[in-house]
Amino acid sequence: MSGVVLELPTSADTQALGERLGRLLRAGDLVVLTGDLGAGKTTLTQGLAAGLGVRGPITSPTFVIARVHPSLVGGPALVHVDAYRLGGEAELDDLDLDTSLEESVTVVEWGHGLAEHLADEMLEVELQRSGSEDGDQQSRSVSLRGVGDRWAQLAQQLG
Ligand SMILES: Nc1ncnc2c1ncn2[C@@H]1O[C@H](COP(=O)(O)OP(=O)(O)OP(=O)(O)O)[C@@H](O)[C@H]1O
Ligand SMILES: [Mg+2]
Repeated sequence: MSGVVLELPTSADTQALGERLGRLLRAGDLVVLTGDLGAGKTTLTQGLAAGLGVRGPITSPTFVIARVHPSLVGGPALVHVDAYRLGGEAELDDLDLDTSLEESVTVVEWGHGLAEHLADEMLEVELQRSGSEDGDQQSRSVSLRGVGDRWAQLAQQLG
């Protein structure tokens, strides 16, 4: 287990971190995104998609729980899951993510407590509001925690 905590003063910083992370990701990677409503999970995923070079747009799914964004650069697709409305592990399993897990990058918003059983190794990203400003101007802090050998250096590389 290895981890790092970063400050993200603006939305652009959340996006930029996502982009840097996206450039490091490869097929088989699982990223679990945690954070309160509006913490910046989708913003980070948008950056990640840009860094990976996949087709957008990345939106907060309304009715669709999982979307596949194919690569525009011959790399892995991004499978973007919003687990907010899922009732539990069984419903997540019904999405058959394991069939795409190996060849794609899988990102699960609201994945904490649900997505951990999908893989032995994963990057856990937790976004939190920080600072004293109000509402949307409030900066965020992000904690990156890698589980497994794959992520041992990576969390540090992003720090
Ligand atoms: N570091 C930051 N500082 C300030 N605002 C930010 C930061 N990162 C993201 N935001 C803003 O927070 C708002 C919510 O972001 P976003 O939709 O990505 O959150 P979310 O966690 O996906 O929300 P939901 O829980 O609804 O899925 C957006 O307006 C976004 O621009
Ligand atoms: Mg979202």
